Amino acid sequence: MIRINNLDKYYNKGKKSEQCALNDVNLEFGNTGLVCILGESGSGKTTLLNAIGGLDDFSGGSIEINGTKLTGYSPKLTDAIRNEHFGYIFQNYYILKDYTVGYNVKLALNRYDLTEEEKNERVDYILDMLGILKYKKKVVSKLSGGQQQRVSIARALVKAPNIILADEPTGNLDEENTLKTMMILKNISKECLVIVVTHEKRIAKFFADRIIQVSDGKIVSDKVNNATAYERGDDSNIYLKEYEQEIIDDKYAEFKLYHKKDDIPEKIRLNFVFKDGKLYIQNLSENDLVIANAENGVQILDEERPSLDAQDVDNFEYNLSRLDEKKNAGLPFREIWHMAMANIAALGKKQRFMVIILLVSAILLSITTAKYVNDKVIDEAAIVTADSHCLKVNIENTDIFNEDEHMDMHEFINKYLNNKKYGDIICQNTSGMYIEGRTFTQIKSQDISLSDFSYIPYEHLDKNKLLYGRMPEKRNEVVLDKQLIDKVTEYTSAVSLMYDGYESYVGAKLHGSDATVKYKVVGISDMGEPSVYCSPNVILSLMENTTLVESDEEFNRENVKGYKKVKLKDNEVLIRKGFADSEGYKIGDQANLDGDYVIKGTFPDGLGVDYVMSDKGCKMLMCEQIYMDSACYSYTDNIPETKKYYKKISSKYLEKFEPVMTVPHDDQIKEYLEQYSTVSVSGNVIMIAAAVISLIMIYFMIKSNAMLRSEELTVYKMFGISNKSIISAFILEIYAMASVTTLPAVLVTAGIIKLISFAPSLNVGVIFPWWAVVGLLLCNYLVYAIICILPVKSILAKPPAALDLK
Ligand SMILES: Nc1ncnc2c1ncn2[C@@H]1O[C@H](COP(=O)(O)OP(=O)(O)OP(=O)(O)O)[C@@H](O)[C@H]1O
Repeated sequence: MIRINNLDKYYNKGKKSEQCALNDVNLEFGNTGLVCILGESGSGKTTLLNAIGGLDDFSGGSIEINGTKLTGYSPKLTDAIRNEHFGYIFQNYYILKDYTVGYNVKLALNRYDLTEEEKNERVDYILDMLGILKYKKKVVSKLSGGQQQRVSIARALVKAPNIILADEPTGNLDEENTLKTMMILKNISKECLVIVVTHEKRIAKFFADRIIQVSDGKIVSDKVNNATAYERGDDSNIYLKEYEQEIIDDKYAEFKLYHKKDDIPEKIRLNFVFKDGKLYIQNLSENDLVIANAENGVQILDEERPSLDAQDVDNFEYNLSRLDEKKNAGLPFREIWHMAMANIAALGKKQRFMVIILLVSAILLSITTAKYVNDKVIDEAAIVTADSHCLKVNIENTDIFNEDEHMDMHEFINKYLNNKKYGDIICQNTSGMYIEGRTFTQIKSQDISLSDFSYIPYEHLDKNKLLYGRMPEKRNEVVLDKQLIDKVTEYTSAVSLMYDGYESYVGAKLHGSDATVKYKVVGISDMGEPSVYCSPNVILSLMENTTLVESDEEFNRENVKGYKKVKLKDNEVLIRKGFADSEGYKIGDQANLDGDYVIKGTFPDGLGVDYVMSDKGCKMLMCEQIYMDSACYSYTDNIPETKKYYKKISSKYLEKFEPVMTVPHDDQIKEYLEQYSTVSVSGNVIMIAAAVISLIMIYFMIKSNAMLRSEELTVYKMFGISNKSIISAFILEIYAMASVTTLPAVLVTAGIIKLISFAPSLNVGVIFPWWAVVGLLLCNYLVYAIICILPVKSILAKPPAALDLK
């Protein structure tokens, strides 16, 4: 039951071109019957039908459909009513031209709980009734206008809706198919309401139960129609039974002349000439001579002109059961996939344009992301040259020649700086170290320079973080952290190629600027620090830079022949034999060291040290060195705590000197960031501009694609496909395209960036980790989905007529 009250519709309301298409229309329709709406072109028939069917908004009044009252277009409510009650046959067909006839018709059954078999049965039945079953597998665009119109009719009828709205349903059909279609509609109208807009009065007069006349947007007449017999208006054929007959019989010929009773011809004068088996006709009459044949579209039939009466319509066999609606109107994934792929195929040349935009934006976004990540992510290994546990203590404002201060500084250094409770003295590399290149017969041994790192006492090396080799046991044995090896292999000479993997560095020899003193690499650690782990006495020697000392315990571990368990007092030293001889030192002499040390004996050359001292003696020497340098580097597991502690105890010495503490590791990062923050402002602007341009390009590409296909969207929407399925198909479509454009473009660009970064000679050290690449891809896909949803949703929210139903 439809009730229309005071319905008004204005186009371009409030504008100069305002037009009133419906003016105070009041109508009521029952649940069954065939109603024809007649009227001149432009009288408002289509506008009325669109308003009833929820295809367009209206300006005033209300429409009530089976108890639900609408006072305007509301996407959700109108969609629901439309899907539940209506079947449409459009003037312009609105079928998916790139799909098959079968697909188009089956689409209307999507909302119903039917098996594939049941769906096919229904589709076949209705196509057969309309005489287009043989085209079921044909693509619609390959059919004639009339055949396409019948596809549109089949799609409206296949679901047997409550109300069928048909706008000029037979406008493109020949008489035979017009009658067949109208007979189906008439048949259906026994059980449902059929509203037909037509301009063919003969059709309306014969088939309609009620005829409504519209003029200038107003109902001018509304009458019950009593059908009279329908006489076919087929003028082209000649039905002999309608004519009088006269026979002229002769020896050589028999002529039959047919004419209408009151239409007697003038004397017909023809010359017939028979020559060489052929008959030539010369027309001497006034009338034209027309040969009745297929070429002239005229057939002469010896029968009555066919006509149609109510009985014929009643006898017409048509039977398609009504359907129960199912709730879920989504398409199965297979269908969505099919739809997406078909959409891509249908893009044709536009595909190339979209591919180019996706490729260009993927490359732009990859470069800008790489730049962003490079600015934000700090590759500590590349920047930092100091161990993160390193605290630098500078003793400032001091006068080391002042005896008082001397004593206080000694106390501060001995008691607090070098007490192991909070800090442990380490050394920052200054003079450089070299890894000896492995020697091959053909290549002279080369050294690999190792710079910018910390020397850390090996007691701070976690045994579990030893990747290869072992912990140092002797004084000149060291462990290299893999971070240093990475630096060597990445940035320095080709000699690093002589080593093959971390393990091959075990056994390598290190030496300082003085190549005679060698250190042996006994292990490779993974502490994540730029550090070499060694004996504290190596650190002492490196601080002193000349004095090579080891403790008596370390000496005992060397197992020097003839020396057993050497134990020295804190002020006693052993001196290397060769060194003593060259310098003229004798036992009992004062050693040439800072502090009071007496030479107690000698030891053979070849250990890589010049002095052996007690452990405490070594420590005293270390304190003396710190005192001379007025600075040291301290190793601590808790930098803030240690800083606090030093600050507290140093307060008592403040009048004499001031310990100033810095954290080289943090300072290096800070300095890097400061340096970068100025460089990256302009870079950031370019980066944001590139990203925005890419996104705008993609947005407009997707939007224009959706706009161009608004007809297709309208069709899907009109035939009950859920918005979710439509949007999913669009997203899937863009994802499928992205997977052959964005995905490879991002991967290739990232690969090239990484490749360039690996070539030290190019000096382009861009950090673009794989997690950022994956993140970029995920973001791309997410953004595509959002960009896809926006325009498609806005199109779906509009009344279908506002989109494409012109
Ligand atoms: N989208 C539109 N914008 C502006 N005016 C419109 C629009 N659609 C229709 N009109 C106008 O509204 C009036 C009614 O149009 P409508 O299409 O309903 O007429 P009709 O009776 O269906 O005509 P026809 O038989 O030619 O299809 C016409 O004057 C038409 O120009």
